[in-house]
Amino acid sequence: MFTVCTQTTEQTQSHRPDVMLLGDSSVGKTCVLVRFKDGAFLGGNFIATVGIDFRNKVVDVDNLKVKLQIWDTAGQERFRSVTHAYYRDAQALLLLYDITSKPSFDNIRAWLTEIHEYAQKDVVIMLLGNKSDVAAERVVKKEDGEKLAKEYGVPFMETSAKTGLNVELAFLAIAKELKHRATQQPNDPKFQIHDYIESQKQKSGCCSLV
Ligand SMILES: Nc1nc2c(ncn2[C@@H]2O[C@H](COP(=O)(O)OP(=O)(O)OP(=O)(O)O)[C@@H](O)[C@H]2O)c(=O)[nH]1
Repeated sequence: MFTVCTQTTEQTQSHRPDVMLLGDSSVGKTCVLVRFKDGAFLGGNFIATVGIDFRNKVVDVDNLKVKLQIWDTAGQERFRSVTHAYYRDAQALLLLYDITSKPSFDNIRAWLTEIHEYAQKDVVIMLLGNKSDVAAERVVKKEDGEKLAKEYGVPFMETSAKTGLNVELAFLAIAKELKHRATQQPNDPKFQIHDYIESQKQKSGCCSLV
């Protein structure tokens, strides 16, 4: 469960994921999580996730330590009924496609339909176009990702688990949103996740982030 804390252990497992990673098999969900958690890239042979796995990471949000529990789901169809069971408890969903795979992008609409069916109404959703380092094999234009995200009103970034591009920003934006929700007073203004992401992009230079 999302906690504002000072602990750094990852031994406890609650039954409520803060963040779930979703998307077709092999879009890079496990690699994005490992990049965020350990700062490394899992290259080599692809080993598909079986069912669900989870990792905790403590992040610094506005000088507070918050523990994110992040659940990595199997993209393969045969595990779908297992993952559905956890949707409703997730506070945020990172939905990934692979910029070198048109089917993985075309399936995003189906994923969003499932999300609307099974997840909480106020769940935070972010769309990520992963593997942006493989420019030569790109088949999904960045503009198409942006357009789809805009249609559904969700933030969007292109990421690379290989180079680390935007991986930290994606999780930090989610952590900020969740921390804001957890600590918000009735009259506090809503955290604007889109504005936060845009401001961070500008800080790092317009063209390197998306
Ligand atoms: N070049 C490149 N390769 C990546 C990137 N992310 C993942 N990969 C590769 O893509 C393959 C699949 O990555 P995974 O992270 O296992 O994919 P997944 O979405 O977790 O797959 P499932 O567990 O089946 O759902 C692996 O061979 C990775 O090395 C990336 O950003 N860039």
